[in-house]
Amino acid sequence: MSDRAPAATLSRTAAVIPAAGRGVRLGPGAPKALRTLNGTPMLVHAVRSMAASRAVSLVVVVAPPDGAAEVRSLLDAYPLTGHDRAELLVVPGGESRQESVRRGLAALPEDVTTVLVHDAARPLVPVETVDSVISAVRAGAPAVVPALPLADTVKQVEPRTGAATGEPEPVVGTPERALLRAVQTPQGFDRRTLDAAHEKFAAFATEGEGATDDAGLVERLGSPVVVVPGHEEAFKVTRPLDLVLAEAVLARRRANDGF
Ligand SMILES: Nc1ccn([C@@H]2O[C@H](COP(=O)(O)OP(=O)(O)OP(=O)(O)O)[C@@H](O)[C@H]2O)c(=O)n1
Ligand SMILES: C[C@](O)(CO)[C@H](O)COP(=O)(O)O
Repeated sequence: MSDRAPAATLSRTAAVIPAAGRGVRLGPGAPKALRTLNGTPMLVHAVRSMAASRAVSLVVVVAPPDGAAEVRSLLDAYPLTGHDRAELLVVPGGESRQESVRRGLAALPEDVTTVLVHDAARPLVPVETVDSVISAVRAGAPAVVPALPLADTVKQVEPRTGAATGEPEPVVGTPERALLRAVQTPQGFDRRTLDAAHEKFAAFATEGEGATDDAGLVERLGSPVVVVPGHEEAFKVTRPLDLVLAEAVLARRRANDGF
């Protein structure tokens, strides 16, 4: 048996949090990630939800392109405590979510082998969901997405554009609902796979809204993507009613915690 200390593990898990969006669908006000829930910015809730996992040792926040210094100051006012004391970096984002994630990935140190990408707009994801995504990646899946079955039936339509927007849209199909999943974040990846996908499809980032999720880029690469159970509380704050739901979830947590 060797009496030497084991070599340091060159393998870390980091979370990239794209937070550079404007929040147009939420309506007028501060950028979405800075809007408060129970008095605390949504972004702070999102950072805490990643750092709550003992596996996450680095969180990279992607701020609006001209807002990195402001976001850094804001986060410094809410220091991480206890076991969630992960290292925190803030970098400027881009014009699309895809470009923001790409910039976050570029800031990761070499020893990061597992990456989570988590929307600032999903501030309340429970740590159990975060950990189950990480476990699936560490078990060998190159890309893992948490997801839930759909409650609504989905129709494929011929969308109306231009002057015809608002007119009735013809339905062209009804996908079998049992085969569909609504995907959430954090999405978890083998770092090399995600880097390769973002590098290969970087051009999409400037076409329209870019890829709407990171796993979609990995699918295009031809690598497998698997789904693990998501969580109702990992919903995305997108429209004003979502703020009401988020406040209600936090109130229920406070009541359950007895304070
Ligand atoms: N250029 C962008 C656009 C979006 N995001 C982030 O991607 C996540 C998911 O995007 P979404 O919920 O669509 O946020 P917004 O783009 O802010 O919303 P909207 O489309 O209503 O403006 C959010 O955390 C958002 O901050 C980003 O980092 N950079
Ligand atoms: C990544 C995502 O949250 C998965 O559901 C979603 O695609 C983000 O979409 P958005 O329109 O950029 O919010």
